[in-house]
Parts: sequence; structure tokens; C-alpha cells
Amino acid sequence: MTLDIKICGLTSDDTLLAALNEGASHIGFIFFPKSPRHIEPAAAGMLRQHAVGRAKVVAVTVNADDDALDAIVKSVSPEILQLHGNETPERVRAVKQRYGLPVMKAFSISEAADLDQVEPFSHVADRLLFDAKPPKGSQLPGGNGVSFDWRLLAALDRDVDYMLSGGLNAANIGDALHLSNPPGIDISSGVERAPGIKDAALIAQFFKAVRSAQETSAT
Ligand SMILES: O=C(O)c1ccccc1N[C@@H]1O[C@H](COP(=O)(O)O)[C@@H](O)[C@H]1O
Repeated sequence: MTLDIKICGLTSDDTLLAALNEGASHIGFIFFPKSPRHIEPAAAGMLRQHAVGRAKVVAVTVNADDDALDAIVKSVSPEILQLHGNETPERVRAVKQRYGLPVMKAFSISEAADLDQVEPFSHVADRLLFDAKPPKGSQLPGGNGVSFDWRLLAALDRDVDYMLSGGLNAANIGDALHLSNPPGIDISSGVERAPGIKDAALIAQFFKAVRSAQETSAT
């Protein structure tokens, strides 16, 4: 099975192209003003042109209302909506119906019991995303560069479609893949040289580490 790789929080042409040239299957734009990766819908709409036919465009939002989502969908034409807040199953259903787009619902994980929140979403969300719980005091629900115990995901049914995220980087992606064998991975701060500033060399290093881990597991 091909591993989906999402590079999230892109804000510049050069790093977006670096992600695409390395083979990213998904690129993410963050629409959350408190984030150092926040991008205005019009700017994301320009950047997303590079991804046409190459990668799926994911719009990341946090408890966004219909007006905010309308503006994002209109300017960006995302292929997936990532809901990274406290959205309920009913809200996920309503968003899917309103936009006719697949939804990836994010969950904060720090212990096994956190996976219990997933069940009510299992027939509503198209894909799940497991991220670490934000550290105390963080204003961001994601993008904190914090990992959780990937072994917790071994308890999931084999057919659960998800992306693993939270604190991934070139140094730990081999262990993360080995321990959880996820269908997809999602990285943001691990390919940045400063908060919100992606780095093409770090993106290349990350993909190299992924390829190396995949080669090792195939032998
Ligand atoms: O990256 C952000 O700033 C962000 C803000 C609000 C919601 C989600 C955000 N990012 C998501 O966080 C994870 C991974 O982040 P990291 O690799 O630990 O930095 C990923 O799902 C992003 O989409």
C-alpha cells in the first residue's frame, strides 16, 4: 500500500514545490489566525495551482463556521477539509453535506482512552487524523511539534483509514512507521527552520528518511 504523505502549513511557492517534487500526496494550508502558518484564502488559492494533478489540497480549519468555510472553499477549492477543532459528528456531517467534500477529522491523543472518542465519527468522517494533545498553554490545537505514543494505534481496527501526525521529523519517522504502520503521515513543524517557516532542505531530508525506513522494512 502506498503511504500518503501530507506536508502541512505551506505558505511559499518554493517550499510547496519542494514538497511536490519530493512526492507529497497531500499539501495542507492552515486557516487559523493564531497559527504562525496561517494563510489567507486568496493567497492559498494562488499557491494551490502548483498542486493541480500532483497532490490533494487539504484546508485545515479549527471550529470554523459556515461563513469562514464558504470563503475558504470558494478561494482555495480544496479537495479535503481537515477539521482540527472540537467539531461534533453532527458538524462533520453538516460540513460534508454543505460542500460535498471529504472530511478528515483530527483527534488529540495522549492515552489509550482518547481513542474512544473516535467511534461516533467512524461512519461520518472520511478519514481520521491522530495528533498529540497540545502542551499546556499552547494556543494551537495542532502544529506543536509534540508526539504521542504511536504504539497506542496498534489497538485500532486494521481497516481504519487515518493519518498519523504530531511531532514527526526525519529523526523519528522510521520509528513512527515501524510502530504504527499508518496509511498516511502528516508533518508540519518538523520541516521548519523556525515556527511557520518551512525549509526545502528539511522537506527533502524528511522524504529521504521515509524512503530509507520503507526500504528497511521491505528487506
Ligand atoms: O500547524 C498548525 O499551526 C495548526 C494549527 C491549527 C490546527 C492544526 C495545525 N496543524 C496540524 O498539526 C499537525 C501536525 O503538526 P506538527 O507536525 O506536530 O507540527 C498536522 O495535522 C497539521 O495539520
